[in-house]
Amino acid sequence: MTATETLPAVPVAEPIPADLRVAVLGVGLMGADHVARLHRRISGARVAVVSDAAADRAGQVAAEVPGCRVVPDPLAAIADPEVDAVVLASPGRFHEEQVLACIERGIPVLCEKPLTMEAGSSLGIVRAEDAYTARTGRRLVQVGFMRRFDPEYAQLRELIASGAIGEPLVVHCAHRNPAVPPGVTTESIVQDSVVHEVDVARFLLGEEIAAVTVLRPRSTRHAGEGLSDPLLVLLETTGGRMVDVECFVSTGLAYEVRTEVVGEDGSAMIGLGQGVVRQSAGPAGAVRSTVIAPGFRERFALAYDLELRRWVDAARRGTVDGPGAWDGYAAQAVCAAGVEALRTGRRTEVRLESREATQS
Ligand SMILES: NC(=O)C1=CN([C@@H]2O[C@H](COP(=O)(O)OP(=O)(O)OC[C@H]3O[C@@H](n4cnc5c(N)ncnc54)[C@H](O)[C@@H]3O)[C@@H](O)[C@H]2O)C=CC1
Ligand SMILES: O=C1[C@@H](O)[C@H](O)[C@@H](O)[C@H](O)[C@H]1O
Repeated sequence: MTATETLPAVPVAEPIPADLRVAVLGVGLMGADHVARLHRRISGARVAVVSDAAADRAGQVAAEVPGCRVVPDPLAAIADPEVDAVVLASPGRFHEEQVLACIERGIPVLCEKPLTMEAGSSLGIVRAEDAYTARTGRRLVQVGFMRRFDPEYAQLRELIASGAIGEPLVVHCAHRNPAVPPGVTTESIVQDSVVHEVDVARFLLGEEIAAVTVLRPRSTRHAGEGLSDPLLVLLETTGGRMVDVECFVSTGLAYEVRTEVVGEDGSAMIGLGQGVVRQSAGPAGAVRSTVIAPGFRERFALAYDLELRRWVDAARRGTVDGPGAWDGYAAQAVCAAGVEALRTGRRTEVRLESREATQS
């Protein structure tokens, strides 16, 4: 089993649609951004349908896109014969049913993280897609781990692969949000925020996560009632490497996402607004200041663009070119262990099916 699966290119069975007709389900913060991206910046696709539980919201977003229809029922939108592909930006608890409906219809789906809310239901999606692939040779599911498309993360991964910093041993991550919406719980910090570092660790190191420990430092006075914020999360990989994550979601400041990889022969860091910064001796006492983004929409704007562009191009070729259902499942399995570790205060092993076993 590999942490980053290489998906086979599959032959195109049907003619490539001139413009991929996309339905966007859930047009809140992320979905409305995805509609705007597809409409203004991505060629080869058009937003044909939007669907949202809030009818007025769907109407407002559709009004911005000529020819876009509102289909109130999300499952009817997936079944619509004039829809070739789906972007899911509905709340996570609806993803399972909606992704399965896309697989059932045999149309590509880009599902925002998390793939589903539990590891078991994510594994169900892996199996449903595998069964579809066995019949058709095609993959359908991509998960919205957009950091893989961020140029800094891509360069950091290439740097590690080049051997320039030697074997990676330890990764230090900081993930800080200025604020989070009401309703966020300590568990959802693991499931909604730390899940990105889980995917980054798998992406950069090419190994699965074997165990998780979660510590609760003293909480900020800005944290909501009952919220443990920040959290310190330790991920141990199957190859004995360790990844520490400081996740702090109510800093009151700005959006800071940093990742530093420490290797046997050097270290490299991203997230400073300066590309990949390799450790080197500089003038003593030199202080450089950088501007940090206000939120994830600004910090990862290019990553979201590239994610959608690659998804559209791949969908038109009848394939997937990004993190797939297995990556979504593996991340959920780690988050499930993280939530258990949070509850018990103990190091918790990740229960992950073997990839080969799921395919047999
Ligand atoms: N990749 C990233 O950096 C980010 C990803 N996300 C993910 O995107 C998804 C959406 O998050 P936000 O846009 O922040 O939430 P949001 O609450 O702003 O928007 C969700 C929308 O879905 C609608 N909705 C509710 N039930 C629905 C259903 N059954 N079918 C279709 N739509 C339904 C709501 O009315 C709302 O307009 C989540 O899975 C979240 O985890 C969110 C923020 C950043
Ligand atoms: O996915 C995201 C949000 O759901 C989450 O709440 C934030 O912490 C992340 O930074 C953002 O990328």
